[in-house]
Amino acid sequence: SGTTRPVRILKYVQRCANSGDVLSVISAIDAYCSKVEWAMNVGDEKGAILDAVVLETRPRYVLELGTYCGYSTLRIAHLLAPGARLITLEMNPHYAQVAIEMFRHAGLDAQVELLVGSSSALIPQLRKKLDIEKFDLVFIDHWKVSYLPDTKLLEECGLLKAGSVLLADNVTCPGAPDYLQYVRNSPRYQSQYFPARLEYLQVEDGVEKSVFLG
Ligand SMILES: O=C(NC/C=C/[C@H]1O[C@@H](n2cnc3cncnc32)[C@H](O)[C@@H]1O)c1cc([N+](=O)[O-])cc(O)c1O
Ligand SMILES: [Mg+2]
Repeated sequence: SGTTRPVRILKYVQRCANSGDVLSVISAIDAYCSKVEWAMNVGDEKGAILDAVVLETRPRYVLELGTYCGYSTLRIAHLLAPGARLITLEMNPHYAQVAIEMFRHAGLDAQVELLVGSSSALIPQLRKKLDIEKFDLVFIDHWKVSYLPDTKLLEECGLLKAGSVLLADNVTCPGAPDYLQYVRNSPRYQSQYFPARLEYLQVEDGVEKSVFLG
């Protein structure tokens, strides 16, 4: 049909999830993507690991690289304390529009700041644009070849402080080998791997939590 996959997911959510109920939006996306058509959301198994890291970190400033339909953005936003700020970067304007509609349905559009553009162009502007000094948590889930260059860019732009947590999706499948090698061998990171299945499939994946040591 003429629609895109994100639009089909959004229409299902708007039809089946209770508006203003973020948990019903999250489970509606998981229901659609496990029963009707696969999509690259972090999913409920790796999503539970993301939830645990958000709760443990209690971040005030969060950055997400790669919004897509906004599934992980919602999981994070749902667990943030009042006054915390969640910035998500999405280079595809169509996906960004879908995500904004998704946030609206969940009633969290006021809690999320979505910037349309590429991370490589936006990251150097964040301090000036958003008046944010450092990020406490960064969720990395965009093109896998961009994980390492964007991590180095975050360091160079002074957006990480001692204790900042990077959480990277898909370090096993599709994989981000150069990123893994870097965070696991650099003395500036304390890294830990959490095995899990790839979203909606019986394939092995995992997320990597890396604490920046300053
Ligand atoms: O490829 C995957 N994710 C790429 C995600 C890409 C999303 O991030 C945006 N983006 C990319 N560079 C960007 C730079 N700046 C801003 N947005 C950007 C893209 O416009 C898209 O919305 C993937 C693939 C599988 N898989 O099984 O194949 C499983 C997963 O969980 C995945 O995350
Ligand atoms: Mg992913």
